[in-house]
Formats: sequence, C-alpha cells, structure tokens
Amino acid sequence: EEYSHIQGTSWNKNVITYSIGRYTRDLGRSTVDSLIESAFGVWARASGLTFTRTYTRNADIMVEFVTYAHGDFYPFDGPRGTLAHAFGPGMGAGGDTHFDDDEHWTAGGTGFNLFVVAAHEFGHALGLKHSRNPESLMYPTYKTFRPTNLLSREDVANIKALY
Ligand SMILES: CNC(=O)[C@@H](NC(=O)[C@H](CC(C)C)CN(O)C=O)C(C)(C)C
Ligand SMILES: [Ca+2]
Ligand SMILES: [Zn+2]
Ligand SMILES: [Zn+2]
Repeated sequence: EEYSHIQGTSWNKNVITYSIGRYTRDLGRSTVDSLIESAFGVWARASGLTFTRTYTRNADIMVEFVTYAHGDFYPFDGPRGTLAHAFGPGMGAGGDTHFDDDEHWTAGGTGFNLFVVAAHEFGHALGLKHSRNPESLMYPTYKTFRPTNLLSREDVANIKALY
C-alpha cells in the first residue's frame, strides 16, 4: 500500500540518496546491493533521476529488511501476505522502503524476486500510486518473474509526469 499521508508527491531534487540498513539472510550482501541498485536503475532510466548510495542513516531512502512490528505503524504479517511497503517522498520516513524478511527473497524465479519487488516499492518511494493495469509494475499484486522490460507504458508516463 502506498502511504500518501506523507506530504509531497515527488522529491524536489534530482539526486536522491539511499542507504541499506538491515539485510536479509536469503541472499548475499553483494547480491542484495546489486539487485537494489538495478531496481533504482529501472526508474533512473525512465525519469532522469540519479540515485546515489550512502552509508549513513539520514539518506533520503532507507532500505531495510524487517519483520512484524519494526518501528512504524505498519507491522509486517509473517510469511506471504504483504511482501514490502514504502513511504512516499518526504522528510524523515519519507521514501523509506521495508521488505518483510519473513518472505523468501530470491534473485530468480522462485520465492519472491527482490529486484521486481524493489522496483515496485521504489515507484512508491518516488511518489507513484498503484495502477489498475495488471501489466504495470505498479499493480498491487506480485506477478511472477517479469520479462526484462519491467515498466509498462503507463509506468513510464506516470514517472515522467512527476519528474
Ligand atoms: C503475494 N503478495 C502480494 O501480492 C501482496 N502484495 C504486496 O505485498 C504488495 C507489493 C507487491 C506488489 C510487490 C504491497 N504493496 O503494494 C507494497 O507497495 C498482496 C496482494 C497479498 C497484498
Ligand atoms: Ca509478509
Ligand atoms: Zn504497492
Ligand atoms: Zn515499515
């Protein structure tokens, strides 16, 4: 679900920082790092935004793997059900993206593909809402592993309308 109560429909800058906090044990750290970087790359290509990784906790977008209650008002629910969530652009928690570490995160076609889910979440972190088009990345339910072109024409149009 997107959390539209966070003010700001888009970031007011085109260099956005991110930092990775707690990792999952499902994948090696370098694999997580590259899947997260690739998921940001999907949106960078479509929007012209630049995403820069930092190692501090005051990055625009904090990326974490957490379970159940984890410090915001949206506790996760154990295996399956909700996979992840992200806050819309803004200060503090704005942009922060949490993955439910009770899921089985993978880099391939089994479990839940971290690259695909991260790309969906980062859409929210940039200000996008859900789409009713099942072909769109911003559709609210997880689809099995997608072909290379993750973004639908609608996803591209929506991100270009914001930035
Ligand atoms: C398999 N489980 C699902 O398909 C669940 N959907 C999700 O967890 C969304 C993320 C997917 C689309 C990556 C939640 N979301 O929108 C975050 O921004 C349910 C449809 C069950 C809620
Ligand atoms: Ca879950
Ligand atoms: Zn969503
Ligand atoms: Zn959370």
